[in-house]
Amino acid sequence: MNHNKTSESFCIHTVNLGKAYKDYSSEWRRIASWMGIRTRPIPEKRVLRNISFRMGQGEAIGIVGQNGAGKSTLLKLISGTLHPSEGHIHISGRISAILELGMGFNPELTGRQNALHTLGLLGFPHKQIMDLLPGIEDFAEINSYFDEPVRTLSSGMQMRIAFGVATCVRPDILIIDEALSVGDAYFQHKSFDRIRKFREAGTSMIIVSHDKNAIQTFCDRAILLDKGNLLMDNTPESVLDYYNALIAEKESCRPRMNYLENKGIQTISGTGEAEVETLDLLDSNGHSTEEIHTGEPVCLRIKVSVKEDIPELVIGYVIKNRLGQDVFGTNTHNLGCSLLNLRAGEKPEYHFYFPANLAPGSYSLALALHRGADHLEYNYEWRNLALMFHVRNTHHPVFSGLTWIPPKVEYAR
Ligand SMILES: Nc1ncnc2c1ncn2[C@@H]1O[C@H](COP(=O)(O)OP(=O)(O)OP(=O)(O)O)[C@@H](O)[C@H]1O
Repeated sequence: MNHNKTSESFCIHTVNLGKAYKDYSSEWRRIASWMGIRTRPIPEKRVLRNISFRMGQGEAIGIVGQNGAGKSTLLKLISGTLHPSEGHIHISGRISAILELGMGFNPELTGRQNALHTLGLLGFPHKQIMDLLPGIEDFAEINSYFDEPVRTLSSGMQMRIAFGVATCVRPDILIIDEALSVGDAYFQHKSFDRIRKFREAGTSMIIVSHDKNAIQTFCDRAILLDKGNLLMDNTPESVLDYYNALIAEKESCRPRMNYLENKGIQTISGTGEAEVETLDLLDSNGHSTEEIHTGEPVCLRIKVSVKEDIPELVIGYVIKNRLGQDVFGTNTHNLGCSLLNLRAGEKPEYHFYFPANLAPGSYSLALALHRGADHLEYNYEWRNLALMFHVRNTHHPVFSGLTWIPPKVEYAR
């Protein structure tokens, strides 16, 4: 293993990185092995294999994957907390990592003592640590709890200290494992603000998060891990869409990918018992269009072809902006208008009427046919980038933001 420094223009480069743990069948075998007592060969459990990727200076990568996929293990390998069983890691720059909650903190020491201790371990000189402590205390905003043993603090308070310590000096590479989901809304805003400033100043970032929006907002790229393998490395939108389809797949079959010219990667998954036959966005004159106007009354027309008898058909859609962020989503289950007991050969048709209260820009629509409350329960067909359209603002005053929410104004003087 190499935790080498390198002067290339990337700041992280992993080559065939892998991690295996010995799979002790009992505590006795673990102790026997530590004491050098020979027992039967101990099998290994490989939790990461052949992970190769590069991260450029200033880039932000989101790591996604199901529980146990190996995300935290990968972060620990990169931050040097764990040693790889195989492969190499090349790092360029100073890393600061916020890993699992409480990791590295001594529960008997106070927040202040832990901050002091951690910064000391990171190699900061004593004088600089004393200068940094007030800033960490201010950032954490937990008043006298800063001087209480960490074991008595809530998980949110511990995270405030951990985040304050890890970010008291801007690192070259910031690694964050799910930390942002622990705090309350105020702390999350404050942390995101700090991260944003670091990014503007050139810090590279790797974040593990189950929060799709955090990945969409902060990352240039996403990596999907599945059972210890690197399954996909692409734009956050493409990876999250594929991941979304992957977790909906109960059968062993993998979702299909279509490369759309200049429009990204389309993922299609599902059993195929019902399929979308046609999908159209109709303007206020009832004509199929790809260009609409802010506030215009439009209609989404979806024709479905039922291929096999099915007990229920729910149709859902999500409108996404150009960054892949969900702007609005709904389905016939939530709207109370799903169909039951459909026969093979039926071709139900739905019209969804709504005002296009959207800011100017380009949008895509993801569509799902399924049973139950969402497509994760039982999925007939799910496809992203099913429709692309453009919104222009020609009839309304200029406004900022994502949606057109016109106020009724009353005023006096
Ligand atoms: N010390 C260990 N000894 C043995 N197996 C381990 C050890 N640490 C992790 N594992 C196993 O490695 C696999 C990957 O774990 P890891 O925590 O990296 O997954 P993850 O993707 O971060 O999951 P989650 O989203 O649940 O945090 C899991 O199967 C886990 O049980």
